[in-house]
Formats: sequence, C-alpha cells, structure tokens
Amino acid sequence: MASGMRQPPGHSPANVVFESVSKRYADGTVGVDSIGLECEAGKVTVFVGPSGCGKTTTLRMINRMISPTSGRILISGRDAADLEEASLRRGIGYVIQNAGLFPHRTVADNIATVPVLQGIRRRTARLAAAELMERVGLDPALGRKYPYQLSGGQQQRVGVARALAADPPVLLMDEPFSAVDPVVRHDLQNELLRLQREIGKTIVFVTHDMDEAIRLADRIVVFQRGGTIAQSDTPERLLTEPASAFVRDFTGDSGIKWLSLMGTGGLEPRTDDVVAELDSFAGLDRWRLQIDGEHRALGWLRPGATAGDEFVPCRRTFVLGADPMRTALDSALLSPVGQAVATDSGQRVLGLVDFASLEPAIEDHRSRAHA
Ligand SMILES: Nc1ncnc2c1ncn2[C@@H]1O[C@H](COP(=O)(O)OP(=O)(O)OP(=O)(O)O)[C@@H](O)[C@H]1O
Repeated sequence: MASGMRQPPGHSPANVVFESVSKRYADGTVGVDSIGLECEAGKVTVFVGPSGCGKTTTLRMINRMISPTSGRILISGRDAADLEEASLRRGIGYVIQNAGLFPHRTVADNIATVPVLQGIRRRTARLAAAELMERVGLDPALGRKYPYQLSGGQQQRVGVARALAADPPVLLMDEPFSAVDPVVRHDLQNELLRLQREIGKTIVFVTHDMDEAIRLADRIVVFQRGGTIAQSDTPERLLTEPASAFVRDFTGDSGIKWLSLMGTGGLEPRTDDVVAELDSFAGLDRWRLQIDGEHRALGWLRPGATAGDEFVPCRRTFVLGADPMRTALDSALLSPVGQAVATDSGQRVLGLVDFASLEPAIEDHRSRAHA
C-alpha cells in the first residue's frame, strides 16, 4: 500500500449527514432547500439532476467552500461548522472537471502539494506521489512532466491521485470525468471502481450522466428544481420504483439501464453444443460453437457442416459474472442461434446460455429488487 494511503485511526471513512440544510445566496437565490441526507461511510453517493438544482452547492457545503444558511452538516458525527477550516479541507479530497492542476508544477509536485503543506519532506512526498500514480494507473515516469504534456484522461487521474495524497476519509468529485471522451471516461470509471474496492473512501460524486451514476453509485440522489431531493435510493430501486414522474423521466429508459445493472454470475452455461473437434461428425445435426485447443471461440458451424467448413463468426461473448446481463443479451442476439457465449476473463469459452433462459433470470432479479 502506498505510504500516502495508509489508514491510521481517524482516517477510516466518515459518514456525512445533512440535517435540514439550506443555502440561500446573497441575491436571494435558493441554492438548496432544507435537505436531509446521509452519504454513507465507505460508499459512493452520486448526485444527479437538472442544471441549477443544487448539486454543486450541496457538494461544496461539505468542505465549507460554501457555508449553509441553516441546518447542520455532520462529518463522522461532528458538526463541520465547528471544525477548523484548514483541517476540515485536509480531510476531504476534491476532484473537479479538467482536473484543476497547477500548470507550472510537475505532475509529482501537483500530487505532493497537500502532504508538503502538511510538513512532509518534499522527497518523501514525491516518493509517495510515485506510488499513488501507480495506484491510479499512471506510469510514475510521467511525474516529471507538466500537466499540459498529459492527455485529458491522464490529467484526471493525476487529479484523483492529488485528492488522495493526504489520505482523506472523504472524497468529493464534481463532474470529474465529463471533459474526456466516452472511451476514456469508461476507463476512468472502471479505474475508480477498482480503486474504491481497495480504499473504500466515502465518495460524493456529481454527474449529469445517468449511466455514469448507475455504474458508480451505491446510492443515487436525484435533485430537482428549487434545490430539493426528489429521491435518494439504490440504483436498482430508483429504476424500479421511481418516486415520481419527474424521477422516472429523469432516469430515462430504465428497461435498458436495468440490464446494465444486472449481473451474470447466476447464469449456468451449458457445454452440449460446444465442440473442439469435428472429425468424428459426418455432418452436424444442429448449430455448434467450435473452440480451439485453448478453449477460445473459433466460430459457429451450421447444421450439416463438416470439418473444414467455414465458420459464422462469433461476434460477441460475455465474461460470466463480470459482464452485465446487457452484454449477455447482446451476445445471444448477435449469435445465429440465440445462444450467448460465456467465457472466463481470459476469453476461454465456458459454455452457452440460451436466450430463453436469460428471461427467467431477468424476471427473478426484477422481482427480488421489488421485494
Ligand atoms: N454564488 C451564487 N450566487 C447566486 N446564486 C448562485 C450562486 N451559485 C449558485 N447559484 C444558484 O444556485 C442554484 C443551484 O446552483 P448549483 O450550482 O448548486 O446547481 P447544480 O445543480 O450544481 O447545477 P449544474 O448542474 O448546472 O452544475 C442555481 O440556481 C444557481 O444559479
């Protein structure tokens, strides 16, 4: 574990509780109106909602960049208003869109900023920065470069590393991935999920992207105009039991999104129609998937096919237990026979799952979520 990442007592994840918190700006605008909310310790809470409904105001009240007009915010049970501002900020990492890095400092010095301010020797802080860079998936050799010499996705990773450098119990992320292209964004989301499995911080994340919210969140908070909360729930409940027409409209096509949430771990692939060798066949009686000696899919063989016949390509497979049901359904729909091809993480074929048997799995999952 990187030295900057150790979890001394007091650095374990903190819960953040809002009690009837309101923010009225000087010009009279109500940013947030009497919200009550708990961001659970060690979990990812994602704020979504239309523009101007109070997400950023709520986020920034946690580290007191904005002070509430009324109500209390408790961090691990302590009123944030009573904490000394500098130490409060040190306990809360902050990541924003475009990373917000210091342009004239090297990447390593950017990451080491807070530890150096805390009195850690520069050399020690730089070494810790290199470990943190590896942790967020960056080559430590990039530490000597300046932010402008990095891609947008790399800069965001540096932003995350910098926010984690003081090992804060709470991490605030305000649309951190919205300035990068969809592919890089997907990578950054995966990286954050992997990192979170290791570090278990209390993460509060703002996004406009519902798919991003569903992928990352343990809990989604939907804000609505006027700075109030329309619903705060797990992604599954939000999609299956929207509290209002507004939430239903805002969360969008839940049928498809559902499939992205559902795991494939419970599916039981069958191997009857997977073949390694064809020479014993006079001609196939039905569609079969042929695999090579390493169990990788070669392609589909038509009924009547004999050894040497051309394959129909296997266009999509899914990793059993790791990919969501949506990928399994794609795999079934793209195969010539409605059979999804299940593999392990090394692309070795485990077997086939019939389209018809995906349906009961989906129904079963839905009814358990409703229970
Ligand atoms: N400094 C300010 N002075 C006056 N009004 C403000 C100020 N900052 C924000 N507001 C207003 O408070 C409301 C909530 O703003 P906030 O930035 O929290 O919304 P948001 O949901 O984060 O929006 P977006 O999704 O567009 O970032 C908006 O009406 C906004 O115009």
